[in-house]
Amino acid sequence: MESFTKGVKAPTEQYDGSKLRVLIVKTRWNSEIVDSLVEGAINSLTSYKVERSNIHIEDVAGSYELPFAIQTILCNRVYNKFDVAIAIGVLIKGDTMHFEYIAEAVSHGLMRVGLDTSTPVVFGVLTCLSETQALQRAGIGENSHNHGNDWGQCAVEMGMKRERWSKGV
Ligand SMILES: Nc1c(NC[C@H](O)[C@H](O)[C@H](O)CO)[nH]c(=O)[nH]c1=O
Ligand SMILES: CC(=O)[C@@H](O)COP(=O)(O)O
Repeated sequence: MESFTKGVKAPTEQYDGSKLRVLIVKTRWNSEIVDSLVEGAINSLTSYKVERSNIHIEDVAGSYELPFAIQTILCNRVYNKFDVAIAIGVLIKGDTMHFEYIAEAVSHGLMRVGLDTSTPVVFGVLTCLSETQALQRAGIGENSHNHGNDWGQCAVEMGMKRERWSKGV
């Protein structure tokens, strides 16, 4: 098989995110790794002209709390009108089945929140079998790539396309 480059190809459009309002909810579990991912997401968002003042960040204890937090904030349309949300957490497998249950619940929960609120929710939760895997995916250390960059880019694209799709293509 031909070799290929793992990862997401950048969108063809040069999006102007200057009008986008972005919600980021991050966890305090594995916070050093999470904060590196958040930094990557913010760098990516601002590279698409998203105003830093339009990026609102909240934190919760762990990944399991992400769906409830994002749903509650997105549904509070009186104060917060967000075009897109990014959930950022890091799950690292331990000695029990806790990892599997949280990963399953959070992935399905975040998908449901996005569909129920008609607001894109970018899945920024690393589900890693080791700390090394998490560090490598947060842009920490050699041969690493910060997936937060990808999530910020995805958030801009989905926020812009949501606007277009909701008006009819
Ligand atoms: N072990 C990890 C957790 N566990 C905590 C849960 O997410 C949750 O906060 C708790 O069960 C209370 O509801 N969370 C992570 O984000 N990462 C982990 O590795
Ligand atoms: C993802 C988790 O909940 C996990 O880190 C907890 O570790 P353990 O399974 O050893 O209790």
